[in-house]
Amino acid sequence: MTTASSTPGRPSGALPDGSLGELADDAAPAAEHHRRPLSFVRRGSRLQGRRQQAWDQYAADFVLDVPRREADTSVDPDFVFDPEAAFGRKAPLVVEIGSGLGEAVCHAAAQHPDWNFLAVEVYRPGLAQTLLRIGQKGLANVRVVQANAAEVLATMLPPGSVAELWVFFPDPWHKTRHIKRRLVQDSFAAAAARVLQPGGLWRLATDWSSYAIQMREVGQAAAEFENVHEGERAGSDSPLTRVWASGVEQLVGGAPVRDGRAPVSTGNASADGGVDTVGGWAPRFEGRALTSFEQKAHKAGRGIFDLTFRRR
Ligand SMILES: C[S@@+](CC[C@H](N)C(=O)[O-])C[C@H]1O[C@@H](n2cnc3c(N)ncnc32)[C@H](O)[C@@H]1O
Repeated sequence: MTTASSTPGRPSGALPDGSLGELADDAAPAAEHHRRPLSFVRRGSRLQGRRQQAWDQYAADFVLDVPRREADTSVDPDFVFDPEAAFGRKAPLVVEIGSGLGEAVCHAAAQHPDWNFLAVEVYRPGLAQTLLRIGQKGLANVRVVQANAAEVLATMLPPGSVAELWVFFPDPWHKTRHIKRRLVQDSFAAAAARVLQPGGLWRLATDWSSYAIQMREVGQAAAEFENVHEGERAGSDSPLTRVWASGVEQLVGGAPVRDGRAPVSTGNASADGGVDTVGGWAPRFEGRALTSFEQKAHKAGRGIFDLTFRRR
C-alpha cells in the first residue's frame, strides 16, 4: 500500500480558502449529492511534529491509496475496496465513519484482534493521530482512508461487506440553515444498507437531541433496518425526556439563550409536553471508548443518545 495523496486538492465549488461557503451545497445538482462534501468544511491538512513522524512511518502500511475523482477526499466511483487484500485475511469488517482522532477505532481494534477495522475520516491530522495510536498499540488490524464517507458507502465498499458500521458524534450542524449538511439522513441510510451484511449492525451516538431524533427517524423509516431496541427507554427512562427536562440545550456556549434567539437544539417541544413516548434508545455501547468529544459532552452536562439498527 502506498500513502494517500499528500497534496491537498480543492473540491469543485470550493472557495479559495478551501471552505465550501454557504451556497456551495445549494448549488449542487441533486445527482451529485452523494459526492458533495456536505457534512464537513475543509480544515487545515498540515502535519507537524509527532503526527508528521507517524504519517511518515506508518502511512505506507495503513493508509489506503485510493484513486481520486476531483478532490483529495473524493473516491473514484470505479474503485472497489478489497478488504481481504488490504488486511491480508478474511475477518468481520467494522467501519467507523468520521473516526476523528482514532480513539474509538483503535481501542476497539485492540480489544478485537480477530476483526478488521476501517477508519474513514476527511481530516488528515486526525488520521495522522490515528496512525500514531496504531503504532503505539502495535495494531495490525486497522486501515485508514482519507475520504468522504458518502462516497465510501456509495461505491467504494462492496455490497454486504460490512459487519458493523459506526457513526459516533457526527458534526451536529445544529443551526436550522445547516441541518441539510448532517451526515445521517435518508440517503445515508440507503448507502449504509448497501454495505451492511444481513444481520449487520449500524451503531450511532450523538449528544444533540435534535440530531438524535433525526437519527431515530431516519433509521426507523428505512425498510432495510429494524431498531434493535424498539420502544425501549421511553417516558421517564428516555434520555430525551431527561434532556428536555434539564434544559441543558437551552444554553449557547454555557449561557442562557438570549431573547428572540432559537435554542441550540431544535425540535425540543413535543405535543405531550416534553415526554418522549417513543423511546427506541440503545444502552451506551460498551465497545465505544470514551472519546474526547464524549468527555466534553459529559462535562457540559449534555445527554448522550445511542441507537442500534440491524440490517434485515
Ligand atoms: C465531531 S467529530 C467526532 C469524531 C469521533 N467520532 C469522536 O467521537 O471522537 C466528527 C468527525 O467526522 C468527520 N467527518 C465529517 N463529515 C465527514 C465525511 N463526510 N466523511 C468522513 N468524515 C467526516 C469530521 O472531520 C470529524 O473528525
